[in-house]
Amino acid sequence: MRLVEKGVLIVISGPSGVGKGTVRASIFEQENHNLEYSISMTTRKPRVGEVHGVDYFFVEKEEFLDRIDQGQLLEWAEFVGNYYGTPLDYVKQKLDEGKDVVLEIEVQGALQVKNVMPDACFIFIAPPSMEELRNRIMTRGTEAMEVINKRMQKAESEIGLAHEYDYIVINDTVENARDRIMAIIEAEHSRSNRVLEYYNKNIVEVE
Ligand SMILES: Nc1nc2c(ncn2[C@@H]2O[C@H](COP(=O)(O)OP(=O)(O)O)[C@@H](O)[C@H]2O)c(=O)[nH]1
Ligand SMILES: Nc1ncnc2c1ncn2[C@@H]1O[C@H](COP(=O)(O)OP(=O)(O)O)[C@@H](O)[C@H]1O
Repeated sequence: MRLVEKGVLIVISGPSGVGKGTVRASIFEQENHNLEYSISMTTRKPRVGEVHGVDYFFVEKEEFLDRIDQGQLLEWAEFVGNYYGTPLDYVKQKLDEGKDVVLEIEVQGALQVKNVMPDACFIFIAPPSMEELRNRIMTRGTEAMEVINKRMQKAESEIGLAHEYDYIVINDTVENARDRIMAIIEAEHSRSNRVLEYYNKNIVEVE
C-alpha cells in the first residue's frame, strides 16, 4: 500500500476587486504546480465571457438552497445579493489524492472554513490602498456604480478581519503577489504538524 501525503487546502480571500482572480490565474499559469482550483457554485448571473463549469457552476437559487440542505457545501455565503458556495465532495476527493486545493472565496466563507478545517492555510489578499481598490473595481467595469459602492463598504469591514488569517499578501503587482503565495504554499508543506502527521502515519505503516 502506498501512503499519499494529503494535500493542503489553500484559502485565498480578500475584498472584491483586490485582484484575487487575476493572481489566481497567474498562479495556475506556472508550470509544475500541484494545485487544483475548486470551482464555486453561485446564483449570480454569468458575466460576458464567463462559462458554466469553468468560472462557476451557475445555478438557480432553489438548487443552491437544496445543496445547502443536503450538506453538499463546505461553506457558503450571501454576497451583495447573490449566493456563493464551495462543493464539498470535490475538495475532499482532491485533498485525499494529495493535491493542494485552492479556494478563492470571500471573507465570511473563509471564516466558516476556518471552523471546520482549521489546518487549512488562510491567505488574505489586501490592496495597496483603498483608492487603488476602487480604481481596480471601476477599471474592471463589470459593476454598476451602486454595486461598486456596496462592494467598497463591504471591503472596509472585510479588511478589518485580516488578522484572522495566517498570511496577508499585498497585491501591489500581480507577479509579486503570485510569487509570495507560491512561497507560502511551499512553506506550508514543511509545517511541523503536517510533516509529523505524515511521518507518524508512515512509521505506523512500516511496523
Ligand atoms: N464564500 C464564498 N465566496 C465565494 C465563492 N466563490 C466566489 N466567492 C467570492 O464572492 C465574491 C464575489 O464574486 P464575483 O461576483 O465573482 O465577483 P469578483 O470575484 O469580485 O469578480 C468574491 O469575493 C469571490 O471571491 C464561494 O464558493 N464561497
Ligand atoms: N496587481 C494589480 N495591479 C493592477 N491591477 C490589478 C492587479 N491585480 C488585479 N488587477 C485588476 O483589478 C481588477 C480586479 O481584479 P480581479 O482579479 O477581478 O479581482 P477579484 O477577483 O478580487 O474581484 C481587474 O481589472 C484586474 O485586471
